[in-house]
Amino acid sequence: STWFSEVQMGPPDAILGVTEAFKKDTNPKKINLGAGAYRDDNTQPFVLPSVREAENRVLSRKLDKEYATIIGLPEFYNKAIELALGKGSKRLAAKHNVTAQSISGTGALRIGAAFLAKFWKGNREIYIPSPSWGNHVAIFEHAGLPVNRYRYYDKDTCALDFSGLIEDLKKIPEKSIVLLHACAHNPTGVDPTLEQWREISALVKKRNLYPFIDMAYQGFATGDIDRDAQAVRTFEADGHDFCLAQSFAKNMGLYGERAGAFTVLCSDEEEAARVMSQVKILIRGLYSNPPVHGARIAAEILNNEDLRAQWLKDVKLMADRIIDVRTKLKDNLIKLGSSQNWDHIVNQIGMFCFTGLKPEQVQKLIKDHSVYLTNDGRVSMAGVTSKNVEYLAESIHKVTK
Ligand SMILES: Cc1ncc(COP(=O)(O)O)c(CN[C@@H](CCC(=O)O)C(=O)O)c1O
Repeated sequence: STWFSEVQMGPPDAILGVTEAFKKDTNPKKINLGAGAYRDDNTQPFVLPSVREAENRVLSRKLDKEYATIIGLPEFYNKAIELALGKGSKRLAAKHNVTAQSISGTGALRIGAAFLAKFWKGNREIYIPSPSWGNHVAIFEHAGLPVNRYRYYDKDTCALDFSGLIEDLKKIPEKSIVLLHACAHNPTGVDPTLEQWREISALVKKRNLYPFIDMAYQGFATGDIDRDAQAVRTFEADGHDFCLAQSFAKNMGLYGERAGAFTVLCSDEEEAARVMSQVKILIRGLYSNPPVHGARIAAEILNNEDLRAQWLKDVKLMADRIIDVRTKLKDNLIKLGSSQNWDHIVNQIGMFCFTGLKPEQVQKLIKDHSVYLTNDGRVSMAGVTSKNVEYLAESIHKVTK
């Protein structure tokens, strides 16, 4: 036998594997609704004009390729957390935040998982919504934190199961960790209202639970950076200490540049200093220090008013295109005489539409129509265009009528 003769063949990734299958399909009408990556109306990746200009300015400075610090570029991570909490954040002013550049959102979650696995003295379980982003389970289990669920989605109404969520938050053992999606919930596209966020925040506090907020889509949900941060800012205003993972993959289109930030909001500056020292030790042992190019581009945008203004236009353009194809898809399904209620296509928000399609219907879409989506019926609306929306509606109608 060889050293690794016992190693089993693992399954393809539930999300990234869809794109692999899509690429092998030769049908000219094929549509990729798998990975949550923005595409323009010609199904092409979109490099934001603000990103192109920022990159040109960075390159013109002919910078060196030296290591970043363990926690990355301060001109990036300081602006990242300010974007999340807002310029008026009292906790930022009081220096309660421990913020480090991370390898995008996944890296921020992974640092947080490692930190909590090592130092969390409460109930050592993290409760994530049901359903949640497929990779959340692997990230926390790799770090040794058992993963449990709280109810989040009502498949009968294709909307938030708010009463179920509240009931479960009341049952979760005190001092457990609760993962919350800040906006544009993945995979459902269903977000609590501001009023519901206020109730959730009050209950999390009353039940002595610890929030870990995942904000992977700030600006991408509504096109408004501040509006998409309202959950995070509500939690800060209510006095919570919490962890925050930020991604600039989607809202800046920096997918492959891996720009993100991890924050622990601590009770005071002295605790922040101790926590920062331990976060640095964990990062050093995980990957030592982060890549500089994406962070330099993001920093250029976040530190220069003209680029920031252009970026806000770019991110709104993306959000608006998604909202537009939601309406087109629903209208086409109605035009085809579908008997189903498709309101959720336009009521849901952000990159994804949780269609309610069953696995056997998903498999038919893939095999008979070359429409690729994840088996849970999640559609990345970014893959829908004005050119393919009719074919998509016909295909969905055929498998659902
Ligand atoms: C809720 C959530 N958190 C974190 C991430 C991590 O993104 P980073 O690229 O590490 O910043 C994603 C990306 N989920 C997308 C993208 C593809 C993937 O990684 O699964 C998705 O669900 O399609 C996400 O949806």
